[in-house]
Amino acid sequence: MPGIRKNEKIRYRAAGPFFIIQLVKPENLNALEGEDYIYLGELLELADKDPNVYFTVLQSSGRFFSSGADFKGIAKAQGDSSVEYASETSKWLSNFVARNVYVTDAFIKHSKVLICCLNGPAIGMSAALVALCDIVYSMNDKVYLLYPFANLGLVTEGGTTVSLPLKFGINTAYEHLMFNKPFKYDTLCESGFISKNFNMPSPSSETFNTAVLDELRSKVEGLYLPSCLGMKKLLQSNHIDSLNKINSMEVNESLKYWVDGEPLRRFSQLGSKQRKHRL
Ligand SMILES: CCC/C=C/C(=O)SCCNC(=O)CCNC(=O)[C@H](O)C(C)(C)COP(=O)([O-])OP(=O)([O-])OC[C@H]1O[C@@H](n2cnc3c(N)ncnc32)[C@H](O)[C@@H]1OP(=O)([O-])[O-]
Repeated sequence: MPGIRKNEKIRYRAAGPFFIIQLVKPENLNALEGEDYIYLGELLELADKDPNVYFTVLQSSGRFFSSGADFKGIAKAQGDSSVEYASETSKWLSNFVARNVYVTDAFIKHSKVLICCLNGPAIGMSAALVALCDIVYSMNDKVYLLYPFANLGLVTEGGTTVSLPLKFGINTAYEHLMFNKPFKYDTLCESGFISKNFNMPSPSSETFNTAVLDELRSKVEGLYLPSCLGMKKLLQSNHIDSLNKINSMEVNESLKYWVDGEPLRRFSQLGSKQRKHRL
């Protein structure tokens, strides 16, 4: 398999029919900058093209799966004087729209079965990508998903306008989105979002990742794997059109907010701990 450039926050490897992507920056709870989300999209393309890969497995490390967009990265994009933009619209098309639409599209159209090993909470854009996975396993009942768009002056992104009503029901999606309320373990289980809880104590994400992979290896034994990809294509066809449509609508709606500046003000308050999410 020909590789691509390295990224210090994200590792990847192929192991038999599995393409494993791991977030490895637990110090900042695996927050990701724009370039990191682009890298995730590129890795998905790599897995897509590899004929030996049938399952793309997302893993993380430490106590969080990912705390979403890195507020330091957002401040950097705002303060970067090395690039001259013609307008605020031009700046946010480049720093927000293009990146978000690319990584979301990579997840929406991914042809391999997407499996997420949820070792801890996921927030924002990263939680949106988790909601685009086909199968989710949790490490324990401490996991939650938070989409804090209303607290950050944003709107739904990463396909969540479609994926959350689909997976939790429209009214539950409304309640959690409007009032910035986390989807806790009970809701994730009741809705069938989580397929299995591995019930492991919190500091053992490596053990959890290994246990999921061992179980997957035994589950796929004897299967005709092209059937899995054929079924993925058919199941995906149920919602791919509405996800494609919403990907474009979401970023265009959000662009206005970035140009107006409210997300920047709120991200900066988050970075200086003047703003907190209610959990
Ligand atoms: C793409 C554009 C659109 C965006 C969409 C989104 O994703 S919207 C969603 C955007 N995301 C959010 O709104 C989540 C923002 N984060 C939080 O609300 C809280 O950190 C928490 C509730 C996740 C955990 O609280 P806790 O008390 O358990 O832990 P703690 O707070 O002490 O954090 C430990 C260390 O990690 C660091 N770090 C954490 N997150 C980020 C980050 N995103 N960035 C950078 N760094 C981050 C934190 O600074 C600290 O480092 P320090 O100071 O030790 O050097």
